Amino acid sequence: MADSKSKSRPGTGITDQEALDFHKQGRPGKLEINPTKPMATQRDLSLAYSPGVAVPVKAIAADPATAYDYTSRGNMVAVISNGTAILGLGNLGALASKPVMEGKAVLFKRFADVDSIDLEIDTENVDEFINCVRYLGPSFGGINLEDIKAPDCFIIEQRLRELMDIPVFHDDQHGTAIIAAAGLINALELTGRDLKTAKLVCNGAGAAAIACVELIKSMGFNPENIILCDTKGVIYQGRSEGMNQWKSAHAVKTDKRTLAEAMQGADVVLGLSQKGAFSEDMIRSMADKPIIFAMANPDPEITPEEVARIRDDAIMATGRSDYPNQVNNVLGFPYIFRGALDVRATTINDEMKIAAVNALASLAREDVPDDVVAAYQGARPRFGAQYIIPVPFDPRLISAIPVAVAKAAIESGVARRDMPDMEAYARELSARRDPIASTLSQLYERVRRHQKRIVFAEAEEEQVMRAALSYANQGLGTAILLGREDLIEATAERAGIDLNRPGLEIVNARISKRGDTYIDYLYARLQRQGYLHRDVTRLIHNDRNHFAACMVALGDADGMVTGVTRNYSTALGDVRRCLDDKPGHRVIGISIVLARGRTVFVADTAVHDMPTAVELADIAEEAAGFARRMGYEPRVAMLAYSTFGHPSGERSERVREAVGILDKRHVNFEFDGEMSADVALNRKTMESLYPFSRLSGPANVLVMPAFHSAAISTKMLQELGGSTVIGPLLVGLDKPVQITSMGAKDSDIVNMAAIAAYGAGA
Ligand SMILES: NC(=O)C1=CN([C@@H]2O[C@H](COP(=O)(O)OP(=O)(O)OC[C@H]3O[C@@H](n4cnc5c(N)ncnc54)[C@H](OP(=O)(O)O)[C@@H]3O)[C@@H](O)[C@H]2O)C=CC1
Ligand SMILES: CC(=O)C(=O)O
Ligand SMILES: [Mg+2]
Repeated sequence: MADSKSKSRPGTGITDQEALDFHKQGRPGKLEINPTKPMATQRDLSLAYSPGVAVPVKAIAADPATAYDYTSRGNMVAVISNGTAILGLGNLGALASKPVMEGKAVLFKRFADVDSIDLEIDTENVDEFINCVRYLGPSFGGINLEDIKAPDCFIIEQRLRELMDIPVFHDDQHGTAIIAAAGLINALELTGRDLKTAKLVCNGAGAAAIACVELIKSMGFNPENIILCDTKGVIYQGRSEGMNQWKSAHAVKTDKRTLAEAMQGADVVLGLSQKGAFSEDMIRSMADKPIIFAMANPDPEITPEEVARIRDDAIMATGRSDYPNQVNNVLGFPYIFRGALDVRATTINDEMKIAAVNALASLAREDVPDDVVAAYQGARPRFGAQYIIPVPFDPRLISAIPVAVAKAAIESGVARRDMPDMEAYARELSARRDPIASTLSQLYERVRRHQKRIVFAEAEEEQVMRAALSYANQGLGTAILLGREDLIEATAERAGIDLNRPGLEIVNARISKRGDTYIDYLYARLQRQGYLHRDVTRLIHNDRNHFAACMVALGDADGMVTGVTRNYSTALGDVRRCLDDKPGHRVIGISIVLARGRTVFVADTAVHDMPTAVELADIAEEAAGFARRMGYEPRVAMLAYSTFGHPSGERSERVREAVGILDKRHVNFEFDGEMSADVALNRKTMESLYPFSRLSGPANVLVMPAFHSAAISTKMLQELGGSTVIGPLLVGLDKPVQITSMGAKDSDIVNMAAIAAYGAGA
C-alpha cells in the first residue's frame, strides 16, 4: 500500500519520503569536512602537523590575533542548539534538532561562504548549557544559537555575550527580528502608515517574538501600540499566569484578554507562535490593508490562500520559500556573520542589527538590475504588496548586508580589523557567490511558471517513477510515465509510491492510439536508411526511447528524459533517429562541474569523438551560448595538452586552428587557446606566464580537444576531486531531450527533467 510518506506536503511539492531520502542518500546528513591544504607528501605532513605545526602554535601563543591568520577560526561559526524549540515543532530534544542545525550550517556556506559546524548540546539546564559553550571560543569566529526556547535563550545569550569575546547571536531572536523589521518598514510605507501610530499585535511571546518587539520599539514603534499574546492570551499589566520578566517588560494596560479581541482593528499582526493560530474571523476583524506576517515554521499561523479567500487588501508574508514575501532569518544570519567575521567583530551590537535592517529594507525598494531579474524567475519584481523583501537567492544580498554590518561594526568600535576600501570589499563579497545553485533554482521556478509535459521513458524503474512523482509534486508540469501499467503499478506498490494524483499520466506504448502515427513518422525518416516498415513498427512498439522521442517530435510531450537503463550513446542514437538537430546548431554534450565554489562548463562530453577544427569552433559557440543562458558571461578556453604552441603536436594544431576559425567568425564572447587546463583555470599562471592571453579571468567554459579527454576528466573530477558534475546535458537538438547516466538517482533524473522542460521554452 502507498503510505502517507509518498503524499506531497500541502504547498511544498515534496513528500515526506523525499525529505527522508534526501537526508539519507549518499553520506547521511548534509555536511562533511574537507581539508584546505594538500596532505599528500611527507613535506605536507611535516608542515601541517609535527614539526611544522609548532610554528603557528607559538605564534598564536605570542599573539592570539594571529589565530585568524593561521587557523580556520576567522571563517568558522558554530550553530548550537539544545532542541528545546525546534522551528515551530516544540521541544523535541538535542538529537532531533540536528537536521535543522546541519541545515543552518549549509545555509551559512551556501549564501555567505561561512564555514559552519552544528553542535547539539544535550541539556535543558541553562547553566550546563552555558558552561558547555563558554569554553569553545578559541575554535570559532562566532556562535549562532538556534532553536532554544524562551526564556532560557535570553539568559543563555546574555551570559555568553558577557563571557565570550566573539559574536554570540541567537538567530531566532535577532535574525528573525531584523528580517521582520525590514519587511515591516516596507509594508508600513506601502500602506501609508506611520511607525509611531500603527497598531500591532504579536502572537507568541518567546524568543523570536520578544526580540522582534524589542527591535521595532528601538526603531521608533510606539510601545503603547503593541500587544503581545501567548498561549494564555493577551499579556496585560497585572497578569500573573505564565509570565516571566521578558513578557512583563512588554505588558500593556488594556482590557483586551484574547488574541481575537487584540486583533480587532489592528494594522499589523506578527505570528511567531504556531501553525493555524490565526482564524479567518481574526483576519477579517483587522483594519483596512492589514499587514500579516505569519512566520511560524514549517506551517504558518494562517496561509496566504486562506487570507486571500477572505480579503484582497492584505500584505501577507510567511516564513516559507514557496510563497511571496518570505520573512525568514535565512535572509539575515549568513550575511550578518559574514560582515561581523570580516572585521573580526567582538560582538553583533544594535548598530549592526539596525544597519542590516536598513540594508535589507532599501534593497527591496531599489530597481532590480537586469542581471538580478533571473533570481526573480524572470519577472522583474517591483516594490509592492507581493515584494516587500528580497528573496534569499537575490545575488545583491551577499554584498549589501555584510558591507552595512561591517561598516556599523567599525563605526561603533567593535571591529578588530579595519576595512579601508569598502568598494573592494563589496567586490570580494560578490566573488564569493557561485551562481549555479541560484541558476538551478531559478530554472525550477521558471518551469513552475510555464509548466511542461515531460515523458519519462523508463518509468517502470523505481527511481524514474520517484523522479516523475517529484516532478509533478513540485508543480513543474505533467510527468508522463511511459511503460506497461501493470509493471508500473507493481513497482509503485512495492516502493510505496502513490501514483494516484494529478500531474501523472501513464502511457503504454503497446496499446497507445498514437502508435501508428509515430510509425508513419519514423518510417518516413528511416526508410532510406535501411529500415523496413516492420523494423520501425518494432522500434515504436518495443523501444521506449523511440516511442518517447516520437511523442516529443510530434508534440505529444514537450520534452523527454531517459538513460537510466541504457548507455548514453545507445540512448542518444535512439533519440537522434527520431529528432533533428536545431537548424544552425550542433548537438553536443555539456557537463557542469561544480568544484571548490567554482562552476565550469565542459564540452563536448557526449557526442563528437575526435572533433575537427570546425567542429571545435562550433562546440565553443554552443557551450558559450549555453553558459550565457545559465547566467554566466563565458570565458572560453580551447584546451589542449600544450599552451600557445608548446609543445607542438597534431591535436594542438587542430585546437589552434579552431581558435583561428572563431576569430574569423567574430563571435561575441571571450575565447583563447590552445592552452592547458592549469593555465586556463589559474589566473596567476595565466597572468605571469602568458600576459597576452585574451581571457579577462580564469576560464569558465572548457572546450576539450576530444570526447575521450572530456569524458575522462569530468569523471575523474567527480570520483577523485569530489566535484559535483551535472550532465552531460544535451544541447542543440531541435526538441529537448536529456539523457542521464545509467543508474542515475531520482534527484539527478528530476534535475534533467527540469532542464528538458526549460529547454522546451519554460
Ligand atoms: N520565520 C522565521 O524566520 C522564524 C520563525 N520562527 C517561528 O516562530 C515560532 C516561535 O519560535 P521561538 O520564538 O523560537 O519559540 P519559543 O518556544 O521561544 O516561543 C514560542 C512562543 O509561542 C507561544 N505560542 C505557542 N503556541 C501559541 C498559540 N497557539 N498562540 C499563542 N502563542 C503561542 C508560546 O507561548 P507561551 O509563552 O505561553 O508558551 C511562546 O511564547 C515558531 O513557529 C518558529 O518556527 C522562529 C524563528 C524564525
Ligand atoms: C527559521 C527558524 O529559524 C525557525 O523557524 O526556527
Ligand atoms: Mg530557528
